[in-house]
Amino acid sequence: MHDDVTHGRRSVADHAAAVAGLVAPALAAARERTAARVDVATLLTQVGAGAGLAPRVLAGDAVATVALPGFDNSQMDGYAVRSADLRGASGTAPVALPVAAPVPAGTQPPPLEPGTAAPVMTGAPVPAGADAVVRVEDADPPRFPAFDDAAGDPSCETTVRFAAPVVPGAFVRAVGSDVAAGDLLLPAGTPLGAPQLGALVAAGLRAVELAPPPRVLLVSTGSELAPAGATLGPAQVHDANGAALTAALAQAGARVTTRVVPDDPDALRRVLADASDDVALVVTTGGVSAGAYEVVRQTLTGAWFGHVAVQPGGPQGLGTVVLGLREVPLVAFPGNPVSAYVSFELFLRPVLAAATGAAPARRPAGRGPLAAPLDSPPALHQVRRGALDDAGRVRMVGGPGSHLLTHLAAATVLVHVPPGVAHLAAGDPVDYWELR
Ligand SMILES: Nc1nc2c(c(=O)[nH]1)N[C@H]1C(S)=C(S)[C@@H](COP(=O)(O)OP(=O)(O)OC[C@H]3O[C@@H](n4cnc5c(N)ncnc54)[C@H](O)[C@@H]3O)O[C@H]1N2
Ligand code: MOO
Repeated sequence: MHDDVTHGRRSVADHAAAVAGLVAPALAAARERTAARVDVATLLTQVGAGAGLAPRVLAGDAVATVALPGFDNSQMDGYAVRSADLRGASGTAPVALPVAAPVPAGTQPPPLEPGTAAPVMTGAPVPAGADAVVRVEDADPPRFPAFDDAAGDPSCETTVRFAAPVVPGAFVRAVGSDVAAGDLLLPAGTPLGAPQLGALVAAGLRAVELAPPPRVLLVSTGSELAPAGATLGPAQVHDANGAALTAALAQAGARVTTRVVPDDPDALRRVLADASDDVALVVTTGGVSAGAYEVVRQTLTGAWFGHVAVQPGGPQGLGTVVLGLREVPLVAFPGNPVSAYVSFELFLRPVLAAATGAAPARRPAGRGPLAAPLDSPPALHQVRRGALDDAGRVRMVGGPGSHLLTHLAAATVLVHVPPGVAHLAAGDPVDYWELR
């Protein structure tokens, strides 16, 4: 779309579509392969014990075992009546009916005798024969009589008056009006959150089909890399990408296995050969640009490597590797830490979150005026790190350099400056994604 300005580089949208086209089917297949029946009560115990509700989607349709509601019940504290009995009721000619035994929630009432009104509590069954409920405050007297024994018999012979007719069905929650027994409750692919767990339990399901989070093999490449916490030797750097992307992938619903390999194709081949056979996706960082030791590029001879019209995150790779008997997608991000993280946000997070049900499915987007002018390379979609000030203006946090990890850590938004834009003035509107 911006080919005229991006000098033939792949657009962000095209690369995102290419990644999704390869990764989404692989994640869907992994879900099918690994789905298992999970006991709902066990799941609830784990969630309550603080395990959280890891992002998960239902791997199979959940079908209601019981209807919701399971029986006609009252929406209000009131009188269950036969609407026909109140047909002629008016303020000048109220209808007086004897009060029958009350119906507390959790009890099964006898049928309603014609010409009587039964006090019925919210959620209690509407007696057979009754077809409407009149709220207690709309009756005369506007309160229930005292009930003097456990059986709930009114303490004395008592009547209640109604000064208006009632439409059939008023304040009656009909059996199956939410879902009927045997009907689809939640389709496969529904993210499992709190309301869904409530619905599963309400509809009587004892077990559901769930897939474990997909396993991602995250490989940081670079002979300069040292593990977290290690004392650095000369020219070494800590593996920041392994840390940031482990967390980012996990938040997006993946289980992550991390590996660090030096700039040696044999070392990368060994890591791939040793990979667990449940890996659904490989993500690499580094080793994709124009240097003399580009380990990912040298190892994946059949993959696509090229430039996307974005900064940071320009050099990208995409292909497949054979792990065991399966062909698994491999998404190669550049090594600079901000480039790797921004690449994840642009290209992988959306498809991963859609597959796992992680929230938010998309980063919340906003638009606000710039606090200060900025320049941008017009051939590229620039993604800057920013924050909103108290007036809702978007200010930059640090410069565009893709090594400025501390500024990324301080940012709360990613600011998008589209291709074709070389300069924006203070006050010009920009789009942003909220990171937290
Ligand atoms: N001649 C050219 N050089 C470069 C180009 C180019 O087009 N022509 N592109 C530049 C851009 S843009 C990027 S981004 C990088 C991408 O390079 P690689 O993906 O090959 O990454 P490396 O060279 O391995 O590393 C780049 C940089 O990031 C540091 N790094 C790598 N991995 C980690 C990690 N896990 N944790 C922390 N830091 C890491 C690494 O030490 C380097 O400083 O290429 C430019 N060059
Ligand atoms: O794309 Mo690089 O990511 O600009 O530093």
